Amino acid sequence: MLTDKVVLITGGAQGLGLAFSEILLEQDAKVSFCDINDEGGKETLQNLQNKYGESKVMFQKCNVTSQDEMAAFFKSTKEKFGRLDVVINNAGIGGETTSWERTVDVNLKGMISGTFLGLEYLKTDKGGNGGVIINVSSAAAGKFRQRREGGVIVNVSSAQKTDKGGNGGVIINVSSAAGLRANPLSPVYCASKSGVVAFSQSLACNEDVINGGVRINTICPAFADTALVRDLYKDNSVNGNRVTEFINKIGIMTTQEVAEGLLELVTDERKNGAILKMSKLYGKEYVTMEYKTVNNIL
Ligand SMILES: NC(=O)C1=CN([C@@H]2O[C@H](COP(=O)(O)OP(=O)(O)OC[C@H]3O[C@@H](n4cnc5c(N)ncnc54)[C@H](O)[C@@H]3O)[C@@H](O)[C@H]2O)C=CC1
Ligand SMILES: CCCCC/C=C\C=C\C(=O)C/C=C\C/C=C\CCCC(=O)O
Repeated sequence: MLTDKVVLITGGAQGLGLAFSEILLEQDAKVSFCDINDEGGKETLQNLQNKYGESKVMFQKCNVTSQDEMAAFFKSTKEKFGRLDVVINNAGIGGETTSWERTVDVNLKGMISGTFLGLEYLKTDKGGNGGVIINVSSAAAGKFRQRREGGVIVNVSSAQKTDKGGNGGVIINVSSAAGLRANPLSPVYCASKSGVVAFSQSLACNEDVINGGVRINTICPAFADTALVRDLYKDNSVNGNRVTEFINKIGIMTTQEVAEGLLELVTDERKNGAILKMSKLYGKEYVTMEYKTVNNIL
């Protein structure tokens, strides 16, 4: 269970973001989500509050491409719930031909902005609200645990208190199976999603991030049943009907299936720098990207 944990999700009004909220609320977490779609976000907020309780969920309109709006969203989440433990950078768009610059802005720059803010709010060395205890017996295993150098107890004096800083936690960046393999049908989308993997992998092996108690994982779903994919069926202008053929071959997952993969990345504290690929055709697999760290020569 994730009782008392606070999760922040971008692009949560519908689709995968909504499924992520639901699975985490089922685990008793509190969820703060944003979306550029104010009306859709408010409607979703109402539905989630009716189902899980008014005090469990908050929504704020926010465009992930605006650093000011993102900063305000993180700030009000911390103000409302008092802490932050999990950040899910989910907002994303297609827009292969018509608006490729926006695709890069939302999918890549929005995710980078959310990750940097996440680090400010999660890392244990950024102040915090009165002290942080990292309990090594329940901390991450494997490489992540070793890098914690046997555990840390930090008592933050009142002079150091800030609205940022945290107890460690996890950031999940939503990439795509399209970020792992070249795809002639969607070069811009592939580039933006490949960037999500490279960025997340690079930060996940950064000493400062590891010592700050933050894990960073990437989820790479193939097609899931959301508006993003349904719109592809409608829009055969993108490479004719080859996209439709491709989707039919790969198959379409439910959003619940993808959310189950996400929950694993959130809760399994051994996972840092993990890349979880999921598709209807091939199932769930942890993959490595031939994007090796230079840590051995640093
Ligand atoms: N549906 C699929 O098959 C797959 C989706 N993904 C990724 O999953 C993420 C979620 O996509 P879906 O749920 O499928 O799409 P969706 O279109 O159903 O939902 C995306 C949500 O993000 C919001 N959004 C878009 N631009 C935004 C912005 N600038 N600021 C804030 N919110 C914004 C939208 O209003 C919408 O509510 C995206 O990053 C997408 O690339 C990855 C692999 C497969
Ligand atoms: C193909 C055009 C994509 C344009 C953006 C719209 C929807 C995005 C959906 C996804 O992110 C999923 C995209 C592609 C899946 C790519 C490869 C599947 C390969 C399956 C596998 O290797 O297991």
